[in-house]
Amino acid sequence: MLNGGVHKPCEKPNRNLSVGNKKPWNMVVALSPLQVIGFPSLQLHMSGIAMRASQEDFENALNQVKLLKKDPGNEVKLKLYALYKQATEGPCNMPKPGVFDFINKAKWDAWDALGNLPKETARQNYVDLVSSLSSSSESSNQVQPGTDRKQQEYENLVVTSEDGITKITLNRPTKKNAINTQMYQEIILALKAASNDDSILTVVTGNGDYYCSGNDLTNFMDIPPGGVEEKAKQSAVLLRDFVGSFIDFPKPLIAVVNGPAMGISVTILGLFDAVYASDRATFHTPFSHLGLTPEGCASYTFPKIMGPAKATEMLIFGKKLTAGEACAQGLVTEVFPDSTFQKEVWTRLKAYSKLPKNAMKISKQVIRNMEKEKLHAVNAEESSVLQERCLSDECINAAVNFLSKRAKL
Ligand SMILES: CCCCCC/C=C/C(=O)SCCNC(=O)CCNC(=O)[C@H](O)C(C)(C)COP(=O)(O)OP(=O)(O)OC[C@H]1O[C@@H](n2cnc3c(N)ncnc32)[C@H](O)[C@@H]1OP(=O)(O)O
Repeated sequence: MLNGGVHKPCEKPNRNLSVGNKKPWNMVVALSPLQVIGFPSLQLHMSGIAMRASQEDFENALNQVKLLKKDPGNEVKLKLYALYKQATEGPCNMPKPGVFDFINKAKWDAWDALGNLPKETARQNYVDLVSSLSSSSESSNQVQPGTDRKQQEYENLVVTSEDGITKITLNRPTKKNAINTQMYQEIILALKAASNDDSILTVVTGNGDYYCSGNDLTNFMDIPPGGVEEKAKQSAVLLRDFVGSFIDFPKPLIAVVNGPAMGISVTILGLFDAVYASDRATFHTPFSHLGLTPEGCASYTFPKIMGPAKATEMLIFGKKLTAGEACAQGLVTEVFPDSTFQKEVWTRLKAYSKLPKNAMKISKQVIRNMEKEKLHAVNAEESSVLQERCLSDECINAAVNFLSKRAKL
């Protein structure tokens, strides 16, 4: 296994798996338009809109809103939500949510404020509002790909290929690269594309000061018609597919950890073939604090990589490791000073990308195949346990505390 840092040598190179203090209103800020609006397009079909031509415009607008690249802000998102509800259900006659149910109360207030506005007018206003947003929407990609060959467009990632290396950059820097539902899906797609492209190595890194702050805690706010149980089920399926795509990834996969890493972005590192970290990076898995349990196969890979006692400190007690500590535990391959991190890592990776492609790929597969079945079984078990945990009071309270800005990790 690649290990033994030049700058900060790892003492234990046995990584044997290749493997609230703000306003309550601010809670809504973190939500994507669809998360605030929280409707499936199916609901539209069921609700029976009176005017056919206008329904088409309305449906188009519903699709357009999903493609907005720029967050329109809370005020607009609430307006969209209210107009949508008015257009499909008419005036608000739902019971008013409790005073501490901040998000639902804000949504209820916005809808109720429309009074007796006719459904047709609400529909028209919705279409007009989306059209004005679409025309002012700009690309949210903040990474300049330079001379890299840029691949498919993603909302939350920038994927480039150069020198035989496909680079997948997590690109939500204003949210510390937290992984929202769409981003999980995009990462699965990007890994699929990278496994089929002609690159030799695949790299995952982050844009901005964080590598990744883990699961986007607003993911659980977008509740489907089937309710919270259905949401937990969908999340568990998505999680299993997401982790599965790392287990099955066929080429050498390298993490370039440019800053702090949290939650699922840490656990999944146990499935990478090499992890290079800036000395600014930290590794934090505060699952118990969030009422959650480990995922990303960490319940299996971490004890194997660092021994059960150290794995327990991280996965059960939420101990945050520095890059040097993570290297000493075998989770990180090598640590570099932040000032020279990018230069040194990319020089290294470019050299590795010149090694014989097939030999590296087959070696990775031989190593991984020893563990694959076990890893898939662990992934299924972890996802199923998490499906239950998502519904626990411990987890819901932790998410509400974060969203109401009462807690940070
Ligand atoms: C398919 C489902 C699978 C479920 C798998 C289970 C997954 C488990 C995990 O990944 S557990 C880890 C979850 N992550 C967290 O709990 C981190 C929460 N965030 C924080 O504690 C802090 O934001 C911070 C320490 C990462 C950074 O603090 P600070 O430097 O003070 O910055 P801000 O808090 O102001 O953050 C800026 C901006 O980003 C938003 N944000 C950051 N992290 C997340 C997140 N994980 N989810 C949602 N939003 C996040 C934060 O709210 C700020 O947004 P704002 O500017 O206020 O709109």
